[in-house]
Amino acid sequence: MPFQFNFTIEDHLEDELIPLEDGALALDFSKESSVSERQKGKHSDKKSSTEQFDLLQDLLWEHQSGGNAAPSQDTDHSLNGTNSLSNLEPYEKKPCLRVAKEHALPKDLKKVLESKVIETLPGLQHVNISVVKTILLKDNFSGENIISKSFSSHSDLITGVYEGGLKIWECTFDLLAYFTKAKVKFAGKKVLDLGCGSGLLGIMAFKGGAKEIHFQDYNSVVIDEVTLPNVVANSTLEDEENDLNEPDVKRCRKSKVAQELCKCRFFSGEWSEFCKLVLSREELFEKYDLILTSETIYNPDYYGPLHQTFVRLLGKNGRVLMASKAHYFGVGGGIHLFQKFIEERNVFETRTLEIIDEGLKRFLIEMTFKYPS
Ligand SMILES: C[S@@+](CC[C@H](N)C(=O)[O-])C[C@H]1O[C@@H](n2cnc3c(N)ncnc32)[C@H](O)[C@@H]1O
Repeated sequence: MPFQFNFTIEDHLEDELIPLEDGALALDFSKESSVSERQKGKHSDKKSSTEQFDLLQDLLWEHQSGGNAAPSQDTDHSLNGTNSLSNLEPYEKKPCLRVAKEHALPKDLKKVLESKVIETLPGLQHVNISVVKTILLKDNFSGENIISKSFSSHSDLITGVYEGGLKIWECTFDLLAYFTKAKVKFAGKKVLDLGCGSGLLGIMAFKGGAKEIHFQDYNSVVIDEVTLPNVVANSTLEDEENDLNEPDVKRCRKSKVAQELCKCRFFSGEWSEFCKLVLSREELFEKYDLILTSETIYNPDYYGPLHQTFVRLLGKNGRVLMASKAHYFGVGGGIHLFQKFIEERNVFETRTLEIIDEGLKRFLIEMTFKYPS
């Protein structure tokens, strides 16, 4: 896989991680250093309020996972620590709350790709997608430095803190191949890449002429450092390839690129929070024709908010195209459990589009409203 990550780890945090039963990692709050030292460390730097907000959210979750319940901002979506979840049925467990926000597209698009190495993704037939090699330095994402821990600890996820968006997951490639094979039409559609990570599904829709594409990821650092640069790399690169020398023509082309990019909007945050944000804004309110989502059903605790997101944001004749492994060892979710959940709710019907039976068994499914009217 050509997608690479190089991290600088804060050494003093290195031995604070403890493994949880589900294979995820949490910070050990029995050690005295944790929150206060990290807060001190952060506050001594002159960080932006956004970064401090992200940090606060990380710390809130971390505090919870240590078994110390903290009051939530929203009682409907309270932060639930590992211990407090144990009395609930799997589907009633609620994920932690990470407030949603929109990420503006920077005015200077060149800056987005500054110090990024861009390469074309190999192995994709009929489609040419560029990705940035992500080099995340400590100073660049202090608000979510917990993410670097997952890589240093060889863990792909830290439940409720980092949900895996920095890496491109296998099923994304299955869904990309399906788009080509099935000639999925994006032109004129409003599309959501839910749990986008690298954003390749949304980028495919962007290239296919979708009228509007929204990208959502749990972690703001994923949106800033991976999704957004990938989207920009797949627009400005084309512009550069035209090698226009006339300054006026060049300016005109540039503004066309910027116009194209205005079709893309970027959001971070937990799913129910993302829904709240979208539904609270009139200009975002038009529902999606297509929701694309890959490897987002690994954790049964998230099925409630995920299902609600589909219910609330999918247009009545819209469809969800989902890619997933049959089973996620260690976390417990998988396609059969999710389909059972959907059946019990009786809102959507599902159709299997493809089963990929090599290595870990993988599925592509479609979801549409059972009663669209
Ligand atoms: C395993 S990653 C998959 C990333 C990408 N779709 C891929 O296939 O490469 C799962 C993604 O789902 C999103 N996600 C998982 N749980 C979430 C939650 N409770 N709220 C919001 N987003 C969540 C995260 O943004 C994360 O990037």
